[in-house]
Amino acid sequence: LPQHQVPVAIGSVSIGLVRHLVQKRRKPKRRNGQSRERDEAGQKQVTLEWDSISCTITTKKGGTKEVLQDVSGEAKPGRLLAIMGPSGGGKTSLLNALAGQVPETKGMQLQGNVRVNGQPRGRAAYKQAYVQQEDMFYAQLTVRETLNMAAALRLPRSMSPREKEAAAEALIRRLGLTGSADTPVGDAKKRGLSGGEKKRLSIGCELLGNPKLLFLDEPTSGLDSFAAEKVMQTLKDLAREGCTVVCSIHQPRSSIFAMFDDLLILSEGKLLYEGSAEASLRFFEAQGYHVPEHYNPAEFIADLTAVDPSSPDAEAASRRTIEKLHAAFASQAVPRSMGASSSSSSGANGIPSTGSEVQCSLPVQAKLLFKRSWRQVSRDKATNIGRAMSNVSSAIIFGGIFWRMGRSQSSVQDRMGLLQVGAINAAMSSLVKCLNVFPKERTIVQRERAKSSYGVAPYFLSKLAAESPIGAFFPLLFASIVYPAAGLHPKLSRFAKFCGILTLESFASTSLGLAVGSFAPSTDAALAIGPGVMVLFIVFGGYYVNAGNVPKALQWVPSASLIKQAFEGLCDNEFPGLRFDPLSADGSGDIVQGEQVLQRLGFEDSTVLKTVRTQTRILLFNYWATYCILKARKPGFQTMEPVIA
Ligand SMILES: Nc1ncnc2c1ncn2[C@@H]1O[C@H](COP(=O)(O)OP(=O)(O)OP(=O)(O)O)[C@@H](O)[C@H]1O
Repeated sequence: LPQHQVPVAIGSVSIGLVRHLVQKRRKPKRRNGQSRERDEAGQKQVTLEWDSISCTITTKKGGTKEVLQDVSGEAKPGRLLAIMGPSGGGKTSLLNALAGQVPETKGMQLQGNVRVNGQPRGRAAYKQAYVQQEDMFYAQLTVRETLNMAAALRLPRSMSPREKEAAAEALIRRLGLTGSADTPVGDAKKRGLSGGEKKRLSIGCELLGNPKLLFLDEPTSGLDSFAAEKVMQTLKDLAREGCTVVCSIHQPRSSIFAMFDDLLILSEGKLLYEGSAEASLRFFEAQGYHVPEHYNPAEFIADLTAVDPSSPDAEAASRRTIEKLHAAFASQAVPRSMGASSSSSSGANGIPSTGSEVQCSLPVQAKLLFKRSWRQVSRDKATNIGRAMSNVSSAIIFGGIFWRMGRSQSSVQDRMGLLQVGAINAAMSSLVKCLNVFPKERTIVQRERAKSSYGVAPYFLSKLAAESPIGAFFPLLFASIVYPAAGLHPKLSRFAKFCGILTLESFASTSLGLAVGSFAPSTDAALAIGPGVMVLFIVFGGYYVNAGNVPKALQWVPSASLIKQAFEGLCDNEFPGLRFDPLSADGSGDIVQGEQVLQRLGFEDSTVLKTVRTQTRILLFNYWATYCILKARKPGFQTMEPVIA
């Protein structure tokens, strides 16, 4: 070394030595598989161990499918464990089993032993979080608003609002989201965050509360290689900070593979390898499978462990390879049996007891959820402009067709036709809008409820309160164009009632959309069921089938038909007091008085008030059904039966 650099070199060596000693002191002291180490914030770290995990599903035809077969392993603090294997190998099933979040499935048997820091999972006090594969957010909220909302709802009551906001801000910085903190999340209609940013936001939402055990299902799926690497770097950093990170991953690029500390390989539910990622290639080499030079080891493993369906011979050969690797690993692995008594999950379905209480009072939940719903509906310009344009164009078309109807005999039929299509238009536009949006929102709500962020009642009431003003605007817009254009009853009070009936019908139709959307398994299913029900309501809407001719067995349909109630109310509002021009001088056989129209339709005993009451009952019934379905649909998890050693 040149003489002037000697002091610098001595300085560097001494700093390195000090660092080395400090790191040595920080190394975990482990006793009987238990980690007693705490991270820099003094929080207890988590060692997760599992053995004999099996999952079998009995099919409807009586056959069985082994999703997981006797899988054992360990995830350690400060290390990133990747669960790899071919598609259908059982990665997500194992991750769910370790997180205690295997969805309840009929005919499924789930067995195994899971311990946290040497304690049965249900008894250990620790915090875990699970980042699902699909990122789901309110599209109109920004990154900052999303994290603030999650912090306000989920962080403990003991923290002040300012502390919660500070926690959200710290996460924004830590996840490298500062540049996009005020960008809305976005959706298919309006672009917002990139895929990688969305994934980091998902991770951020789960990191609130500082979990020490983090599960992630395919965190890089759908991301380009740069975004995937950034996400994995975030996970690696979390692991370095003392978190135990477990993620499933399909086929990572080599730079991501190099980030893994530990690896667990599954194929066909069988364990092919579990241990250090570095040693995995030596294991395959020992079995006679060498990674070619300059080849991505992850791709090599994926090809080696997949069943090749291209031909019967190829399939048989690949299955033999899987069996060979499974047997080879089983023969060299140290048995990891913890015994049933120690592993039985005493918590509900084995899910950790921490974080299972709603943290905010009911009024605070309602206030926060109202704010969120209001932001979502009021900022959704694409949907609102679309709805406004559709209502204006329908009103212009109907206004043009039924332009200034006058009082001729033919105008009687025209009036009935306009009132019927007006009722159908208001109902259909509200229903379709709701069916398009609600099933997705329901999935977000179910996820948040699984984390006990809030109750159904505050969510549902604040949603209704936030959406009502905007929901009322569209039928009013339609009514205020079509009413004067068509020349309906020329009294202001009748116009006001016309607007009221259409608005109430629009709300009733939205409530039907909520009820259908709350039980339909997907948006597509909801869009198939909802309009089908509406067609039935249109047929019995009072115009096509006379109220007096409905068969007895089907008399409940007109009572439930929101179209019929709206049409009847609109007729009760329009016809009384109107006089029509007779064709002949004596007027015989003609409809001269509006009341005669009501008689012909079978509405002679009806009043606007009566139809409003029935419509309100339909609305309340649908709200009640939605509430009950949402409440009943809290996701249930499969119980893991302990395995006796
Ligand atoms: N509830 C269930 N009912 C029926 N079969 C199931 C169920 N859960 C999992 N399986 C089956 O178990 C196997 C493993 O599924 P799993 O989702 O765990 O695989 P994976 O490795 O995560 O696949 P991918 O990489 O494609 O997501 C698959 O064949 C799947 O069809």
